Amino acid sequence: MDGYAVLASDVASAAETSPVTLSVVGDIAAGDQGAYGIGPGLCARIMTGAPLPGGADAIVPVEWTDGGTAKVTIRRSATPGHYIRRAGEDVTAGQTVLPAGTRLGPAQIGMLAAVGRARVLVRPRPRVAVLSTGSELIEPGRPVGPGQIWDSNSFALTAAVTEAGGVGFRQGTVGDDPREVLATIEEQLAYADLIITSGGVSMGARDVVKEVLSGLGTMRFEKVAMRPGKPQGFGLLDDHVPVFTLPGNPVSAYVSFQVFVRPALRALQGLPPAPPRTVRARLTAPIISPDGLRHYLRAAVAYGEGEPRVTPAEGQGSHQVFALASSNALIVVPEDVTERAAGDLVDVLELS
Ligand SMILES: Nc1nc2c(c(=O)[nH]1)N[C@H]1C(S)=C(S)[C@@H](COP(=O)(O)OP(=O)(O)OC[C@H]3O[C@@H](n4cnc5c(N)ncnc54)[C@H](O)[C@@H]3O)O[C@H]1N2
Ligand code: MOO
Ligand SMILES: [Mg+2]
Repeated sequence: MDGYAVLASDVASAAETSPVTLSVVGDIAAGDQGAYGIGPGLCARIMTGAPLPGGADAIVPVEWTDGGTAKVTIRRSATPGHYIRRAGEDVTAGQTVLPAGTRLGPAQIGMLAAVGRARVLVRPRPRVAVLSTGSELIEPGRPVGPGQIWDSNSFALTAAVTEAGGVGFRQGTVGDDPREVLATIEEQLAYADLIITSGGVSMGARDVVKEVLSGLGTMRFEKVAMRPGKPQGFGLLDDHVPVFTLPGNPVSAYVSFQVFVRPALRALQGLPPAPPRTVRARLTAPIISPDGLRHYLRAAVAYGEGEPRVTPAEGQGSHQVFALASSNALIVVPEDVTERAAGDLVDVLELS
């Protein structure tokens, strides 16, 4: 506190009706090196953050005084230790301030600086190569010709990697050509901690990702009981680089990232599994859902007074990027549920 450093015993009797007057020996500002010592009947004017003068054991805030500079009159008592912060009240010498495995957020970075640590050993962010496959894909910014569409997955997934704590390296697009896919993947095996591909994992005659990757490691390609995101692949390439092969449909790829890749990126950062990000919300409109599949419906959740309310987006096709971009959440409908009415409570997974 800005005020006066005193001997508590000098001001023990101070009150509005019986003020105590002390001589002020000088000023102590924050950054001063504690030039003064005080004794009975004396005090020093002191500023918040300044070192305590020898002899003093309490601070009287300036508001309790007449603010005098040569002599000061004090109208309230203070007990020993009053408004004094002692070294070691926050952390003590030798104390572990951050256990290994702690994610360094703003408060933790402040903690390190507060104990004077200019350098610490950290686990690097995982480097993630993101590759779109598909001969129909071209880069945004170029004109689309017949049969072509702009690649959106590599952009969305690279941004999702950043959001999940990784460093995304967008590899752009490769055609549905085994040699092209193989060359890009083999190159990335040297650099990447994780590889994400999209497209080319379903049943098409040109879905080449499966055949190419199967030769490079322990891959599994499965149909997962979810919508969107049914065709999935995962494995270790070259015995050490995990790869997720996400389905090509843009909404399928994004939902698959949230469900499978995001937790993997946490693990690669040495973080424990995240607590579930689901909330219970009341439906504003009915929904239907396929039997036997876990359904992730794109939706907008709104918070106001009372329970959160959730509105399913128009356009639940796995190609409908607009509905995804207008959503902030996914309604998670369990495998055995085929419909829900307006007013029902459902689980909602918030998207950041
Ligand atoms: N006979 C079957 N056909 C399909 C099945 C099935 O079970 N049997 N599953 C369908 C489902 S569900 C999905 S999801 C897709 C996934 O297929 P692929 O992973 O092989 O993806 P592609 O065929 O390469 O592409 C699907 C679709 O998405 C478009 N796409 C792909 N990449 C991008 C991108 N980077 N940016 C924008 N759009 C992209 C692509 O043009 C296709 O339209 O398979 C179904 N078929
Ligand atoms: O799984 Mo596909 O992702 O439903 O469109
Ligand atoms: Mg396909």
